[in-house]
Amino acid sequence: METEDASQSTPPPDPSHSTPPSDPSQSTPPAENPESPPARKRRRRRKQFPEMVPSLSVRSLRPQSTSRSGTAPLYNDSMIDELLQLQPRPPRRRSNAGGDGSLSDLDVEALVALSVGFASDSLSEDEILSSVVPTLAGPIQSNYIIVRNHILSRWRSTVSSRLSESHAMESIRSEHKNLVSSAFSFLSSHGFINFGLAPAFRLPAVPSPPRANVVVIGAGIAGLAAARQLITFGFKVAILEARSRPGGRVHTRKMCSDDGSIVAAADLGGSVLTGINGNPLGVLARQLGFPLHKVRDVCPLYLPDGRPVDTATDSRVETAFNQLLDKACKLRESILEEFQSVDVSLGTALEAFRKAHGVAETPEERMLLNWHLANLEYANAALLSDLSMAYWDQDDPYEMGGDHCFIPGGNCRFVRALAEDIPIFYNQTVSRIHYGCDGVLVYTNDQAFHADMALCTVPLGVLKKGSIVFDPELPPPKQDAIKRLGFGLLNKVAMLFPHDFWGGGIDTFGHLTEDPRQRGEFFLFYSYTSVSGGPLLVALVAGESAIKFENSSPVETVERVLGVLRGIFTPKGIEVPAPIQVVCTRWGSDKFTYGSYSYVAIGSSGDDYDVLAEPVGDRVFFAGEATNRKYPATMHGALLSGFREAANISRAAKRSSILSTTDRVDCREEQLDLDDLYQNPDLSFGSFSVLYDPCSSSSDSISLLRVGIGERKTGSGLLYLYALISKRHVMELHDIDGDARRLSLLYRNFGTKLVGRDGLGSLGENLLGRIKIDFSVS
Ligand SMILES: Cc1cc2nc3c(=O)[nH]c(=O)nc-3n(C[C@H](O)[C@H](O)[C@H](O)COP(=O)(O)OP(=O)(O)OC[C@H]3O[C@@H](n4cnc5c(N)ncnc54)[C@H](O)[C@@H]3O)c2cc1C
Repeated sequence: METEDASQSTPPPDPSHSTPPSDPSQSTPPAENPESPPARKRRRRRKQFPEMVPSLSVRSLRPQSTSRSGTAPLYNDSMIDELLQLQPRPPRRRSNAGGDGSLSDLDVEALVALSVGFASDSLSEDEILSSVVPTLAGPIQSNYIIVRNHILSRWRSTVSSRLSESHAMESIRSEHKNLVSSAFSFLSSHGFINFGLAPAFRLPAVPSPPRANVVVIGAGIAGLAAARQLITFGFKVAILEARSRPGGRVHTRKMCSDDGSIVAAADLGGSVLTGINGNPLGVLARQLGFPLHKVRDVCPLYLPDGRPVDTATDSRVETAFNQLLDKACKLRESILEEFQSVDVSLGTALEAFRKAHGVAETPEERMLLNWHLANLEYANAALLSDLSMAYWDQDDPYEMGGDHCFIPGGNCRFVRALAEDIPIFYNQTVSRIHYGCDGVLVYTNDQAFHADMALCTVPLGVLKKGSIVFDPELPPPKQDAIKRLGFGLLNKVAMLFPHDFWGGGIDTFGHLTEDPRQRGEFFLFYSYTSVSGGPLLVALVAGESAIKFENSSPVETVERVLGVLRGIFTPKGIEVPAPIQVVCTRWGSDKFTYGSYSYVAIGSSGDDYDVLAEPVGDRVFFAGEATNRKYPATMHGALLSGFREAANISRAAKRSSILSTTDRVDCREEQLDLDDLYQNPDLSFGSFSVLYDPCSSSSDSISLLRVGIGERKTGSGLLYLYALISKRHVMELHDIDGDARRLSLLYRNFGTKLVGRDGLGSLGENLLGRIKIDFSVS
């Protein structure tokens, strides 16, 4: 068994892994409890939209669905976006109302717009910034909204084809031509239409010269989405990625038996498409022809002794849990009204109400309540004691409607498709971003990259840790937001078994524990049998348990999780085999994320997401899930943030007329003379001058030494010779007197020979490149 992105591993698995795989069609029937409890996996407490929300666009929680059938439903095109089913095809003249009470075309199109995050009666902030209408409010704005909704719906009905402006015009009266142009341009540039991975959206060749050069830091979903859009817009782009793979927190791991007969794809990070209506990942799935598997509602819960939870108790406690959340919600409304900015933890509020109302007093009820609390900690990747009561669910109004779905084969399928044809430099850990009016210099472990702009998509955990130095420092409000916003933890244990002993008819089952401090440990199991290609179970570890899990031994973990599974299945006469392969995640110790996803911590609010998203000086831009106020902590939120920043970069490039300053996003193109560089050396003594490596302050870093050999000796002006030596050696040379003694130390003690300009080799040329860029930017 293995830990992901960590070095621990354990002895080979049990010999029982040679058991042949079971035929899924003959697998053990669904674990008992025929009267499965109602849908319970509330991702978060959900507020209603203030206006016109059809029930079909309101969604529940992370692992939720509406299907109660025992068979695995696969999505097809017609099921993907239920709203669109209501829309008559082909598009025809706008009708204002269905006389029979049915929805009119306009209503349906408004709902489609709502499902992708537009308000029904006002412009979005980005639309206002883009000046889509000459005057705000009034009839022009209303007409614009109708036109925008129509274009959006039209493209959403045929997402694999490119919609042209003239096609968009077809069903709009010609007097609104300007509005069509405006809406079409806004929707295209902001990634609402004509985006994705269908052949029609293949990447174009970058024009020469490009509009500008952009270095994107991080090849997660946000970075990949932004890079694709930017290339489409005519920018030259390079992605610098610290890992040796793309995808970041979306990571599908292939698990298999030694003989390769049992194989499964395990999503160790982002897994569920949470709400498919309006979801841009649903659009990509449609374009790529990926089927979607709807996560089924059936989720039996088991007591520690393996008995199923009594259905009546189950629904009673679930109702009580929701009432506690309602009370916390009312309390915060009155607190916010009165004091504006007072905040406490959601955990404190819930516990106070629980005590006051005598909720969950029997041991079984208490365990059930703790299970719901663990589920809430999972959804937020946070301890309830850290979550802001005031704003923890600030994103609820924007939740994507529709079912929650898996992609059979795992989300790496999206990553692979998104990364295709994008220039990505792997194993490039960015340590410093230097920016100024001439552009940006992005330093990695061994190179420096010069570009017009940089887009930073690293996780909030990396920003919190200060792994990247910004030079000059980020503005104080941004630094404060980085500190305030929470970045929490969720871990997983992925287990490949010889066969599916839990039954293929369910996607989830839960386990209750007596110890409240362990409530998050293996509280929920996801069965991936129907989508991963093999008998795969993934156990979730949330809350306090997720933190402890970072340091627990994998062997012990496997024993504990098998103990839980045996507790559930052995009393039913079902033998739990030893797993073939186990992978444990350690997202908290992973130095390229330091956690799982963002949450609103006490004292923070939705505003902090916006502050994190703000660009700095039209040079450094920010994307990633933690910059998306409406859809944080999700894969689609990351994707949309990438689209958003591509649009912002494009707008900024236009605004400040930033033109491409270098033909390649690479330092080696700089055309500076060595004499220019040595006019201001970092150190000079006698005939020696030194230029340090601008990317490193270590005393072992290599410097470029130049020694001037006097006119007297050569008889024809100064001759310069060069050497690459460590900074430490530079200091030793500096500390002794006289050039002759220095040269002797150099040759005899350091064994360094002076060479001509052409003899510096690739190490020297790389160093020179970094120095030149630093020189040109500062
Ligand atoms: C365990 C877990 C479960 C989840 N479950 C779900 C789910 O079911 N549904 C859902 O929608 N979302 C889920 N998420 C959240 C979702 O995966 C993320 O929101 C999304 O993938 C974030 O994408 P991103 O591009 O913002 O960041 P990332 O994917 O983290 O990409 C950032 C990239 O930057 C790179 N990087 C970091 N530091 C540096 C550096 N110094 N230099 C260069 N590169 C660097 C990283 O290696 C990474 O590739 C889950 C996440 C986790 C961890």
